[in-house]
Amino acid sequence: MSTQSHINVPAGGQKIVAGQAIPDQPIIPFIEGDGIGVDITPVMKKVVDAAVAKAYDGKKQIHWMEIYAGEKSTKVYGSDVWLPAETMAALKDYVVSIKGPMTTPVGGGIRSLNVALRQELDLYTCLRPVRYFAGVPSPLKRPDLTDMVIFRENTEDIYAGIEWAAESDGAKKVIAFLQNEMGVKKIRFPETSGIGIKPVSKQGTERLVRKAIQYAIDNGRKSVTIVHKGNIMKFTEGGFRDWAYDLAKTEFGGVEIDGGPWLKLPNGIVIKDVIADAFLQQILLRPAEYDVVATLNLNGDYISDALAAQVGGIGIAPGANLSDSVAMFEATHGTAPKYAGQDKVNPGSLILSAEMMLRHLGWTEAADLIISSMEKAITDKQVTYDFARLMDGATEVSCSAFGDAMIARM
Ligand SMILES: NC(=O)C1=CN([C@@H]2O[C@H](COP(=O)(O)OP(=O)(O)OC[C@H]3O[C@@H](n4cnc5c(N)ncnc54)[C@H](OP(=O)(O)O)[C@@H]3O)[C@@H](O)[C@H]2O)C=CC1
Ligand SMILES: O=C(O)CCC(=O)C(=O)O
Ligand SMILES: [Mg+2]
Repeated sequence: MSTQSHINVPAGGQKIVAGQAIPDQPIIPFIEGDGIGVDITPVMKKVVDAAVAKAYDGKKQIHWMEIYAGEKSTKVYGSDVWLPAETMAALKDYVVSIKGPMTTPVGGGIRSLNVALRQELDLYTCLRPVRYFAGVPSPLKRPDLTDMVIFRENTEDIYAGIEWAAESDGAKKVIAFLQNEMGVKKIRFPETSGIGIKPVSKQGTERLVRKAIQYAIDNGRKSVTIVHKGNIMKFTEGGFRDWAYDLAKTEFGGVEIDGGPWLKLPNGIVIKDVIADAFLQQILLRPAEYDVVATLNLNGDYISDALAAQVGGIGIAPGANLSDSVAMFEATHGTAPKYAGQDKVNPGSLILSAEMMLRHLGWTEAADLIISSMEKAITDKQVTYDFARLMDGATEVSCSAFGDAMIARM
């Protein structure tokens, strides 16, 4: 394994330091990503550079610093190095970063690097706003009614990766413990069961829900919906619901509406809850009734792709992973391997993730330029394949040409 450094720190850039003003020449680490990462990441950088140059007349500039994870890391550092220590150190040290998607094999193979990054950096909030851009094709009659912000707990739940393969020594031991010491009689086929553990804590719930409610207050939103499956998983998902309501009462002054469990905060924001399966039909039938959403890790994963579909798909669904100090922005979608290297897919998701990053830096003028130029490119029907196949009279453009179409409209 190579211990040599492969990170080139850009000369002329300055490190962002948590709690201090953002420098005009910040260094932003980026991970290119596997699969379509090679297509979308350069386009994202080009669009961001153009927006920043235009907004600040050359006075501000991002100094991009490539760091490695995933398949590219194994090429640079050696075949067994998926997440180099210096990548982890840079993500912490440089505070704000952006990444492309990374492959996770199904069944065996390495565990998710994406999940590992979130857990190791304690990026406990996965923030995924879902809004409609005029002109985007959607399966809904009124896609504009979908305007939600998902707060997905990002470090716990079944994603903790505590599991044992069927028939392994570990599974046998855990099953024997459950049967012999805990009196569990409900494992239907103990000889051939894989076993997974789902930790959900009060602390983990509270810090996520606190962020969601504070976001609703700061952004003048109408409600926060706690989405859970607490009728079945009483002490994990049910715990999440109960701890969320308790926090809304004790920290935010929530009072029960008509005997509860729904609450109203002093500023009128409603705190409510919905069971996850019912929520998935409600968001299609009555999307206007939902606003900020606070949920557990697995529910949040499903909900973010489902909601993205309502407003045009994961090709334009952005996201951020946040701790109390570190912010790592990333697209909602994965590596879409069948399109890798074809300059074909929609770079919108990563570009809008970068737009969130610019807003996080306080560079709102550049962020606004990204939104307005994307809106113009879409209304001019200059779109990638995913939209073009559903739109009448659209011009299908490549991934890079979509970026250029945005830049031309800044
Ligand atoms: N954060 C991350 O890094 C994530 C990584 N992954 C990983 O990605 C790999 C592939 O996962 P998979 O389930 O196929 O999901 P993907 O999100 O990679 O792709 C599923 C489908 O979504 C559409 N799509 C995805 N990205 C775009 C885009 N930029 N523009 C337009 N359409 C897009 C395509 O639809 P169509 O076929 O209709 O054109 C694609 O076939 C897995 O290893 C998975 O673990 C998955 C999610 C997140
Ligand atoms: O880590 C992965 O491969 C998948 C992650 C994912 O689906 C997500 O973050 O939405
Ligand atoms: Mg997902």
